[in-house]
Amino acid sequence: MAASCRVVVLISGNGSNLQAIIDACQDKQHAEVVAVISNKPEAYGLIRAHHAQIDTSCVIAQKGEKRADYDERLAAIIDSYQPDLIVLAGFMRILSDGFVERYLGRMLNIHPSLLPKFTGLDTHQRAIEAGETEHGASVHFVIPELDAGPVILQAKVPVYEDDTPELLAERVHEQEHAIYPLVVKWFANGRLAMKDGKAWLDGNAIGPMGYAPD
Ligand SMILES: Nc1nc2c(c(=O)[nH]1)N[C@@H](CN(C=O)c1ccc(C(=O)N[C@@H](CCC(=O)O)C(=O)O)cc1)CN2
Ligand SMILES: NCC(=O)N[C@@H]1O[C@H](COP(=O)([O-])[O-])[C@@H](O)[C@H]1O
Repeated sequence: MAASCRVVVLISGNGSNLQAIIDACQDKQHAEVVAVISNKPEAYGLIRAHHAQIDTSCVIAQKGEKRADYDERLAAIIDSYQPDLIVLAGFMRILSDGFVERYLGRMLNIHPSLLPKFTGLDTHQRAIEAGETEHGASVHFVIPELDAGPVILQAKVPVYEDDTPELLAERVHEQEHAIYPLVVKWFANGRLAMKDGKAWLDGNAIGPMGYAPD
């Protein structure tokens, strides 16, 4: 049996997307989460990894530390696991150009909006304030420009009149937990790649709003 794809997951918080990916990779058939690394020691996702008997590390930014120096330390830990894929799952640090280029084409992120709408932070609040009737999540390859990497797959949810950011976040999370493990499996099975600044699935370029089945 071909060795499964070695996945390192970076987190900063609760880790519900991490949990969805761990659960989907239980059989280690396609992919195996070999390490979980957080920049926050209090991240509950570290507990989730421990329960799943997955190695954990915490890389805490030092006061006044340059972003690139922090990223060097982070990369050294990541590389010690010889990963095929790096998955950002609620990892709340902007990564330096050098770090991103090191993993270009094999680093994914999930963003809580229908990119290119609402890059950055506080997306649910902003979508409600903007009067959006739909919102969602996007899985994309990571490039140096923040939240601008080629979109692979999106999931949409309705926005209701009386929605709060918390209610909307809950609805988006449900969809995130469905699409992120699917994209990880696509990559692990060699179906997904990034080339010429685009995402490709089964040799076909994916459009700007992500994969849309015929
Ligand atoms: N170079 C890149 N780095 C990261 C990307 C990316 O596409 N290119 N995606 C982000 C994930 N992300 C949204 O999906 C995101 C994470 C963090 C921030 C941010 O402003 N972080 C602040 C600190 C915020 C905090 O501590 O609460 C910072 O790093 O100064 C924006 C978007 C992951 N990195
Ligand atoms: N800009 C990055 C960002 O905001 N990512 C978002 O953080 C949450 C992490 O939840 P989780 O820790 O439960 O997976 C997710 O909703 C993800 O889309």
